[in-house]
Amino acid sequence: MNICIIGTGYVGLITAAVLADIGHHVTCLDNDPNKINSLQKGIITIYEPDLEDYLKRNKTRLSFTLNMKQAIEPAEVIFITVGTPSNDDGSPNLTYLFNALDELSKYMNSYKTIVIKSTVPPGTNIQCHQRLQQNGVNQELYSIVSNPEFLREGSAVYDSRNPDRIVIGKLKEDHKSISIMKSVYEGINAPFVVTSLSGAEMIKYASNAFLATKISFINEMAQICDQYDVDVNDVAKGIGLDPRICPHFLQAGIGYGGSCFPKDLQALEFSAKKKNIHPHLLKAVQTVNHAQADYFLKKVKEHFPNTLCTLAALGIAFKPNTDDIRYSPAIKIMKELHEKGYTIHAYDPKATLSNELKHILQFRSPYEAMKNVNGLLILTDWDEHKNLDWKKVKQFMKGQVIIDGRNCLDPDVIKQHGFTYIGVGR
Ligand SMILES: NC(=O)c1ccc[n+]([C@@H]2O[C@H](COP(=O)([O-])OP(=O)(O)OC[C@H]3O[C@@H](n4cnc5c(N)ncnc54)[C@H](O)[C@@H]3O)[C@@H](O)[C@H]2O)c1
Ligand SMILES: O=c1ccn([C@@H]2O[C@H](COP(=O)(O)OP(=O)(O)O[C@H]3O[C@H](CO)[C@@H](O)[C@H](O)[C@H]3O)[C@@H](O)[C@H]2O)c(=O)[nH]1
Repeated sequence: MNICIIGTGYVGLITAAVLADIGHHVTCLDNDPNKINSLQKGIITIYEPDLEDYLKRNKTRLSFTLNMKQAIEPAEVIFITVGTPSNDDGSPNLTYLFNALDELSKYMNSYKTIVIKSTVPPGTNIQCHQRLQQNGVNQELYSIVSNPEFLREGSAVYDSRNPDRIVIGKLKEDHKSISIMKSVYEGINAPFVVTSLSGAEMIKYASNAFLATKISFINEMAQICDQYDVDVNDVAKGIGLDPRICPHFLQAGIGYGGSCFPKDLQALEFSAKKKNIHPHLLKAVQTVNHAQADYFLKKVKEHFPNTLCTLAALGIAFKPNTDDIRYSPAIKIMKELHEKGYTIHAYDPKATLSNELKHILQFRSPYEAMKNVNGLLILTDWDEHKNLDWKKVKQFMKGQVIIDGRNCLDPDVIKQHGFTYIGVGR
């Protein structure tokens, strides 16, 4: 099939790579000339495991363009994967989505399935339908499908190639889209969940809200564990073996970040309030999450009361295996410590501090970052940080306290090397 993807960011590029891999011809459109120029030259704009390999091996089926007409006219299916960031009031900014729809409306020369993959609040897909009609697009020329994305950064290609489910939202009277979407995803083995447009939108938000709830739950447990000398990792293991609870998403630490959970919980809360529902649980999940970074900072300040200390901070990205720093709790922590007067030596295998944080020193190896420091903070649980040569670390560091914000180190191993180990709820 000829597929067009509007918005060649994280989701757009991964979706394009996977759809090309299963045999489709995919044209990726973006309105950022730098991004398109790089991709046309074969320079990949994000770091994601396996992405380079997928793009290389499918390059004959992939193209990148800034030209809307060229991208839309031949397409049978159009995916919209533009950003939906938060507005100041917590509502999602739908401007990019509506602009994309307005632009594509000009080139609707044949029947096309328009698939909204961006995460949008309940009611938005219906608005998209109305918007196309207002733009004068003949109703016979398109169907709107909601097909939310569930990939995780850091394993995005794998997740997109091996999804747990494919959620399809459609209008009741739309009898064409299911078979078209089955052709789009032919070769991908996953159950289809078919629902209404708003049903699909709600599945996406409820999924992220539930996952974030698990994280805030275990973070709250961690604070209680700290007071009773209990290891929260044991608690996570002990409860996770119950299949009704399951072991995933029970890693306590410095709280969740990234471009999705913070914005999607805010957006869902906003959608609820718009209808006079007061979502106490959603609010509490976010409150616990904000407090978790502060809880970690309190530990740092207790162990390093002298703000003239130098601390190595390992991890800038919001999670391992990505260079994405959007809403990274690691950055929030470094920024706050820097503002208090601490000197921070940052390191991350892939992520870079943004220009506004250039006053924080970033090093090219973890050992360089920890040379003569008073303490070590683990802020992102990259494998590289878990597998450091602790003998070497001991030689490089001046101090001996390690504060593990991701509970990813083995406290016994760390203590055997002569360090003091501090975790979150351990
Ligand atoms: N990042 C994730 O892990 C993830 C996972 C699931 C769902 N989502 C959702 O997917 C959507 C996209 O997220 P992302 O992280 O890929 O965003 P992103 O910011 O990485 O990419 C969005 C891209 O859209 C482009 N764009 C904006 N307006 C455009 C227009 N009118 N025409 C052409 N291009 C345009 C931007 O230049 C940018 O390259 C969001 O709604 C997000 O919530 C993201
Ligand atoms: O037990 C855990 C699991 C995760 N995290 C943190 O939670 C955040 C989000 O992690 P993760 O969900 O793995 O990454 P995302 O790429 O943000 O993926 C989430 O957000 C995407 C965008 O909506 C969805 O598609 C995915 O299904 C959903 O997992 C990160 O800061 C993690 O460090 C924890 O603190 N403890």
